[in-house]
Amino acid sequence: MTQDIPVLPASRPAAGGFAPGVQAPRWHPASQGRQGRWPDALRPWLLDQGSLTAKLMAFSQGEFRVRVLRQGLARPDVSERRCLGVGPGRWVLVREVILMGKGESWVFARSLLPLSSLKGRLRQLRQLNTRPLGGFLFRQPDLEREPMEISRLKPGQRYVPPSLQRGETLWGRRSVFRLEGRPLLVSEVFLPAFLERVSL
Ligand SMILES: C=C(O[C@@H]1C=C(C(=O)O)C=C[C@H]1O)C(=O)O
Repeated sequence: MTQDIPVLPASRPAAGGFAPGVQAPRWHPASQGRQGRWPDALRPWLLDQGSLTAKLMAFSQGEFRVRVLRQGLARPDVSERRCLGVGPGRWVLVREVILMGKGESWVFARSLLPLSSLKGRLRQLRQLNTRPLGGFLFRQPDLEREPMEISRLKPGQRYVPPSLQRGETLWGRRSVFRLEGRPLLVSEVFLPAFLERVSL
């Protein structure tokens, strides 16, 4: 069932579990009243319930692409496991990409799909490659989305590959999607180049 999916090296902190000493982000429900701390320009992006891919395609005037960093089997961190309802030690498909707009790195996205979710019409998610996940999800009429959670990632927080950071606070969001009751967790962190664009 999974022999065609590579195993991600556990030494990479963002691949499944985190390297020793690396703290996972803390996520809070968007409704928890911390909105006053969010950057004004990001607020509509953090809360939007539609496809981020579609919004970024429009915002980039079509200069959009998905750069796949890695996709393979790994173990989620504790918080991710709880979102997905998978037990300790279980492997999931982890997909980490950068959503590129106008040639810049705009969003780091990390999606986790339990192997039990990769059945039926979701089986094709095993080989998405550079096709955006949202392009498939938001075509499904029975797509469900749970409430958004928000995280403020302090400088140096290694959830986002260090090469994508510039030493500033980043903001991320995540939510669980469900199709046929099967969950997948999508986390998205807005990167410095995007923060500059929306703050113009
Ligand atoms: C869920 C969506 O898909 C986007 C595309 C992703 C991908 O291709 O891996 C991951 C997260 C999202 O930013 C969306 O467009 O909202």
